[in-house]
Amino acid sequence: MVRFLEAWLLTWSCTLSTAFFQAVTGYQVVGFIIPLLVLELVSLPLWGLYWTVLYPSYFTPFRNLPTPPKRTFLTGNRTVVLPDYPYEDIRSISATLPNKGLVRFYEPFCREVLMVTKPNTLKEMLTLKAYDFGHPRLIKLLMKRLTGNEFNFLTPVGHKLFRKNLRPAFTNTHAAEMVQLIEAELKVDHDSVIDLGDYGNRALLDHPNNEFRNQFRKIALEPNRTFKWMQLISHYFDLRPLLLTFSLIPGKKMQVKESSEFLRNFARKVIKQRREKLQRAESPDIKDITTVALENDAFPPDELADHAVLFLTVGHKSTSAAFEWTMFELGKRPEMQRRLRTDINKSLGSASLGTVELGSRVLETPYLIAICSGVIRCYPFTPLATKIAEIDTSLLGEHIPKGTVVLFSAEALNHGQELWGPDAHLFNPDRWMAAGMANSGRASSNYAMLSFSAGPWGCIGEHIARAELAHLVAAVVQRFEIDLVHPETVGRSKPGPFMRSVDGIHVRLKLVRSS
Ligand code: HEM
Repeated sequence: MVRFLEAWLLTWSCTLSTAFFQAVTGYQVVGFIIPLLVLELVSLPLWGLYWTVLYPSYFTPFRNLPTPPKRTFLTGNRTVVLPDYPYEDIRSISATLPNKGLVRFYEPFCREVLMVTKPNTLKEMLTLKAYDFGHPRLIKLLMKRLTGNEFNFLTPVGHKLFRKNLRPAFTNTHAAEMVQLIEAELKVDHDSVIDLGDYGNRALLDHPNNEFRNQFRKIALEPNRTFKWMQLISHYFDLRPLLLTFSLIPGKKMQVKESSEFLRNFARKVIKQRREKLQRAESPDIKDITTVALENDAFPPDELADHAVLFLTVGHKSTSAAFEWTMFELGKRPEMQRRLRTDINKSLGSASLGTVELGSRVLETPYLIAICSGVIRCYPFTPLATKIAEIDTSLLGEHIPKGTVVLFSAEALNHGQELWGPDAHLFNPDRWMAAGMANSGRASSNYAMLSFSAGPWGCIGEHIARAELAHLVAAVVQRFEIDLVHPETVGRSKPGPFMRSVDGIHVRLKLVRSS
């Protein structure tokens, strides 16, 4: 389909330029312009007919899979042509189309994709055949640019090693600093409105080196509209020559390269210092991911520097977004805030998170952990994941040729009534409070909550993300009453690759307990 469109456009441009040359100069260049024009005018409708009617009905290898009934050439089975997926379209396909775990549907211009909708197929794709499915080419390219490494560079053995090493690498230093930041602001003006995204970012990325923060900001920008359209177009055309041309133009693209190089060099220096300290048998000031990985001799220092940049880029915005959504849910419910504050005080006693490290006691505060789990379920940072079949493979006994696009939607699965019951749409932390339900939240499958994905390529930072979130939330709720500004609109999430609030989440914080 793509090749045809490319060849068709090429023929058109050749014909038009030749005709233009002939009209301007009067020279008779070729005699076959008219037949070519006729051929082009006839071939596109035929091509459209083939891809919109004949292929989906008779020629696709997936013709036995359920597909939504209504589609148009322009929008496919979506309701609009947008570079971002409207979540509602995906949710309605998942919920209303009878299927056994695999459906097919059509994106704009009749691009065929498959979507996995049930735990049995998810298990097959994400766990049993995890290495048959990889990341899209554009994501690989982007991650390579940011980190100097392939996105899925970690081996299964490496993943397990990382998981083992990440959890003890956690400290609560950032949460303490965040509380200090907010208090400093409140001292200036008690009525000030606080942008929680900004505080989450500052707390999670706090580093004494300002240049580090500045350079990080340049690469951690959310994808803009141009990027999103490029992503959509990249499904139909090979954009690599265009990207290469852009990368030669000085400006934004070079900035990204320079910033990621700066971060890698920075990481190398930090790793070198930590390594020297460890060799001198001095105990490190902070037990962070890098130190713990070095202590375990898990990775060569240069590889570790690439990993460090990867952690920063993928881990920071996601945790900061989860923190914002938690403040949004709590901000709407003063009663829930009070119950949580009582639970936190019971766990921590008179000690304050802002001054004392209380890692394990925070993680043993049941209502706090339940609230964090509720938020992670209701607001998956990446609502829709795209995988590409790296080899010829199969799902549910259906042949999946190499290159097939297979999606799964954490947003749809996390809210699926089949897995979560009739109140699946509600934010209800008490799901995790019932006896024996602290991990599952009463869901009927291990593949019901996919905010961190699952299987060998699932989020390696899940434990640290949950711990960071719990500390940030505990630090704020222990000290402040949260009052939402514009509660009526603030909960709207914007369609896009990441689940963020359209307007950002702004609050007023009232001090209920000083440090
Ligand atoms: C609430 C916070 C977070 C969420 C919702 C989240 C979610 C995800 C998801 C959905 C993936 C994709 C897995 C796939 O492609 O199948 C992922 C990958 C990853 N995450 Fe997270 N993440 C979070 C925080 C973190 C943190 C704090 C770190 C690091 C300390 C981290 C490190 C990573 C890494 C390294 C990968 C790539 C794994 C691989 O493909 O090898 N994440 N995350």
